[in-house]
Amino acid sequence: FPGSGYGWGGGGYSGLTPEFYDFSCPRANEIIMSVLEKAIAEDPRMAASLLRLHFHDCFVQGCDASILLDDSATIVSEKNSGPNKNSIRGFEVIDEIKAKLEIVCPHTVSCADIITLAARDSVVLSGGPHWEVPLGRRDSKAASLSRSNTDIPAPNSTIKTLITKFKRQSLDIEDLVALSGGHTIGVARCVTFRQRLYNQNGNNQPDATLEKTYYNGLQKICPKVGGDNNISPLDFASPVKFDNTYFKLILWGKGLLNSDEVLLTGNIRQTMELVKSYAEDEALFFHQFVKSMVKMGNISPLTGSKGEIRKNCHLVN
Ligand code: HEM
Ligand SMILES: [Ca+2]
Ligand SMILES: [Ca+2]
Repeated sequence: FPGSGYGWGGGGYSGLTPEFYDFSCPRANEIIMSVLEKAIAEDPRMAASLLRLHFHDCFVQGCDASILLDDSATIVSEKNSGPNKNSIRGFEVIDEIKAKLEIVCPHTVSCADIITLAARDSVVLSGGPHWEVPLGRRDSKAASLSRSNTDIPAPNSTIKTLITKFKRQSLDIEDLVALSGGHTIGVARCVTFRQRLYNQNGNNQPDATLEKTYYNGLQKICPKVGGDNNISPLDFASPVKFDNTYFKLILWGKGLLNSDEVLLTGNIRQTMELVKSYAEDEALFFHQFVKSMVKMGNISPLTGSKGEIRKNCHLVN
C-alpha cells in the first residue's frame, strides 16, 4: 500500500491515500502552494487562519468542508457558530485555490482536500514540519451549526473538557497537547481571554497562573470593558514562526488562553509532562504534531460515492 503508515486514522483504515490526485490532478500541490506563498507573504497571519479552518472543519462532521457552506434554503451555515463568528478566516484563499484548480482539472479536487492541504502547506511555509497528506476526502452536502457550537472546545475549557471533546473525535491526550501547539502561530481576540484577566474563578481576581509582567501587558490590550476585538498573539515570542516556543511560554505562565495554560496546570500528569517534553525538544513536538495532524485530518472522511466534489466550495452542487 503506497504511503503506508499514513492512511490510518485513529479508528483504523481511513480509505485516503497521498497519491489520490497523482493522475487526475498532478499539479494540485504546486498550484495550492503557489497561491499560499502569495497569500501568506501578503498576510503572514493567513497561515494560522488556514490551520484553524482545518481544525474547525474536522471537529464538525469530520473533514468534509462543511465549514465552507454558506446559509441557503437547505443549509444553516457553521460560519455563524460561537467559535467561528467574527473569527474564522481564509475563505477567499480557499476560493482562489478552488478557482485555479477548476481550470486545470475541473470537478476533481474536493474542497475538503483543499482545506487539508492548505493547512499542511501553511505549517510548512511558517517553518514547521512537512508531511504527506492522505487525500480523497469528498465534500458534504450538509453542515451543522449546532455541532459547531458544541463540539469545538471553548477557550475557557477545563482540562477535563478538552480531553473529553478530543476523545469524542477519537483524539487522545497526546493529540490534544501536540495539536494545541498549533497556537505557536496566530492571534486571539480579547473576548477569548478576558475572563482570565479580571474574573477567572468568579471572585474578581486574575488567573493566578498568569505571569505578572505578561498579565500587565495583556490588560493594556484587553480592558475590563470594551476592546472585544483587540488581538494578542497566542505565542508572542514568535507569532508567525511554527516552532515549539508556545510550550516554553506555557512553562513561564505566558500561555494566552486558559485552554493553553491548563495543559500544564490542570492537574493531569500526562499533559503536564508532554508540555515539558515539547518545550525541551522541538523535534519531538514536530514528530507528534505530524502524527496528530494526519489523525485529525482522517476524522470521518466521505469517500467512495458518499458526498460530492463541489464545484463551488460555498454551495452544494
Ligand atoms: C485545544 C482546544 C482549542 C481551543 C480551546 C482553541 C481556541 C482558540 C481560540 C479562542 C482562538 C482565537 C479565536 C479568536 O479570537 O477569534 C484560537 C486561535 C487559533 N487556533 Fe485554536 N483552539 C484549540 C485548538 C486548536 C487546534 C487543534 C489548532 C490546530 C491544530 C488550533 C489552531 C489555532 C490557530 C492557528 C489560531 C490562530 C488563528 C488566526 O490567527 O487566525 N487551535 N484557538
Ligand atoms: Ca466538517
Ligand atoms: Ca511560534
